Amino acid sequence: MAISGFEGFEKRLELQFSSHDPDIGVGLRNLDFKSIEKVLHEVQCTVVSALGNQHFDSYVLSESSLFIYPTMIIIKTCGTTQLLKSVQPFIHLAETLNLHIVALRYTRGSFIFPQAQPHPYTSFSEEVVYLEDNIPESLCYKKASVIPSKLTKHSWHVFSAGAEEYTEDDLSGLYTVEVCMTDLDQTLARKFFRHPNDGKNGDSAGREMTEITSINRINPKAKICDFAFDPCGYSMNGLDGDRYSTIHVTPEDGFSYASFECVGSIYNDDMADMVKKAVKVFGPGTVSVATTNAGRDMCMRIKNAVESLAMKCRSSSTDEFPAAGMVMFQTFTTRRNRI
Ligand SMILES: C[S@+](CC[C@H](N)C(=O)[O-])C[C@H]1O[C@@H](n2cnc3c(N)ncnc32)[C@H](O)[C@@H]1O
Repeated sequence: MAISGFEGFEKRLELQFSSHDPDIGVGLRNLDFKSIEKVLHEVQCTVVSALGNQHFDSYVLSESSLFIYPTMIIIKTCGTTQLLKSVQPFIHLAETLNLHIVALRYTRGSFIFPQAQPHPYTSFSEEVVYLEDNIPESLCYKKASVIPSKLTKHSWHVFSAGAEEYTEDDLSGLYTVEVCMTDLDQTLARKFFRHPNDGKNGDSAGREMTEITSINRINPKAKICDFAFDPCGYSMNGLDGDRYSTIHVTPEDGFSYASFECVGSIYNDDMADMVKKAVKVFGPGTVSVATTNAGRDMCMRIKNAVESLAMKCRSSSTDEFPAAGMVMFQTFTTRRNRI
């Protein structure tokens, strides 16, 4: 049997819902925890920590994160989890609250260990078939695309489907940034290993990692829910008003990986600075940045911010999705010689 390590690259799903009733209140946040746990069981992960605020609930999972807003669910999971098994259950649970699905977006990078993935994650076309079989016909504005890069091992997979076409006028002003980093600096990665017999649990060791790595300075306004795995690995969710951020770290040498994801607002221009601070925490050899609806100006600012860390932009590609708008995929590698 081939020996492989932990698959850090996450699969990410965003589900948007709508109601005929204008007074939805807390909407999906009314879902009871037992029902959520049942869906997560299908996906093959569990909740290890949770934190909510007046806008949304966040869960750190044994494999990444879940965010529940009144009309939106974002779930990302890594390893060999069965993320897409959550599509049908979430759609049905939402229907019990009179919320119907209006848009879905599935994204992922290129797996480090593709041969270790179960069906349908063995090929993007299989994932697309699975998704098309499990979403209602009303989501008719569909597109699947693999956005390439000059780094042959890195491409960005996107499937988007919506009941309506995306128009710039729909802009809520929010956009998403998904950063994937590999080949982490070994000294920095070591900070995400637990110290044996230190008397700490996953929460207190996670809190310590958040502080010693300066993750808490990426967005000082964010309330952080963090967790350290044993013997290594780290996850956090940040809550800043209605905006979330999330970081996941697989620090093992040979397949090290970290991700930073954040929702940004066009009315708030601190994103490039946050991406820069997040990349600095890990000193990666390779970085990819996928932005959805950020606009070319913000993409350029992010590019300049990453390049200021002795990295060089190797490629930049865009694609348009009828229900999701513009996705830009940029890749970077370090300029420094690594020992
Ligand atoms: C869940 S975390 C972060 C996930 C994130 N997508 C990533 O890879 O960066 C994964 C790291 O935690 C470690 N880990 C330790 N115990 C784990 C567990 N019970 N479940 C998942 N990962 C665990 C893995 O070896 C890996 O280093």
